[in-house]
Amino acid sequence: MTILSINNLSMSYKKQKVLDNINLTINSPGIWALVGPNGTGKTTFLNTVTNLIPATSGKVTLVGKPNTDTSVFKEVAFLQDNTVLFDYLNGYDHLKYICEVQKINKNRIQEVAKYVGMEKYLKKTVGNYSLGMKQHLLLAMTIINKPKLLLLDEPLNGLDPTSAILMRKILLELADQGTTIILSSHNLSEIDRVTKQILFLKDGQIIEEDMNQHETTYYHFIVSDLVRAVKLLTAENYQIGQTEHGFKVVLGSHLLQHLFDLLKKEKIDILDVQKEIVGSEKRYEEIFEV
Ligand SMILES: Nc1ncnc2c1ncn2[C@@H]1O[C@H](COP(=O)(O)OP(=O)(O)OP(=O)(O)O)[C@@H](O)[C@H]1O
Repeated sequence: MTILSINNLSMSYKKQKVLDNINLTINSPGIWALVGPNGTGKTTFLNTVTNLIPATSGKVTLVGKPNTDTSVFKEVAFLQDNTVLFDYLNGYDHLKYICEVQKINKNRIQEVAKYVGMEKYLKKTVGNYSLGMKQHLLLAMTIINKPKLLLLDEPLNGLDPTSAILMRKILLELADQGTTIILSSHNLSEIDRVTKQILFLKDGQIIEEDMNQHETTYYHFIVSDLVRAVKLLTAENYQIGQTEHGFKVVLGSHLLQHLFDLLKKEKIDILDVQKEIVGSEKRYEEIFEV
């Protein structure tokens, strides 16, 4: 079944066209990141896809049904920003409300609270939650119905490293269990950790890219004799770039072992070596001409 199908989707606020004839089909579980500079229309895209804001034109189907059919929300969930929360209710009340509306067994409340790490403050009033605690609650609210399609608008906002690691684990687990996830985020290094599939939003259009094709691996070296090392490796056709304390190299067809052997033969000591994978950030710079 097609999980998400978008046909000729356009959306304008008065005269400002934000989404311009977008087409996109997703047929499988996995994670897609929605990326673009501030104000490019990521939130508008997610709101329009879920029909929270009606499109100017175009058609969207979610898990095989038109997005105008509100019963899709039994299988689709959308994490919006925390303005959807009620300050005077506690976390439990929010989750109970969803269980009642969607006829979900209330045993699921404790289960999901534990899963997202918010058991301790489940009964605390949301007005007293921190930004990160609100994100936990929003996540719990969106996954409580075990959705097939999960749309997340900036889920990493305000998360401390512990919560960001947990969020990453949860997203990867859900995708592994068959959920299709689209998340918008500005955190490109975190995106690189959860997916290679990126939807760049530019000029109202989606550019879908597989980062496997755009990744570059650099090795950063600090050596005992930088000048000689650079001369030696350049003569051997290595692509060398100077860094603050050493050099970086893209190995291409060369082998790391070959480089080690060359340096060893010339009695140049390797004091440090670190691997760096440059993925979506580089592609972002190219697409958005940073
Ligand atoms: N309710 C609205 N009425 C009029 N214009 C709007 C409205 N909401 C958003 N816009 C405009 O639409 C454009 C896209 O906004 P949107 O919030 O979708 O971008 P975004 O990519 O999610 O931004 P950010 O990364 O800053 O969250 C912006 O120019 C914004 O000013």
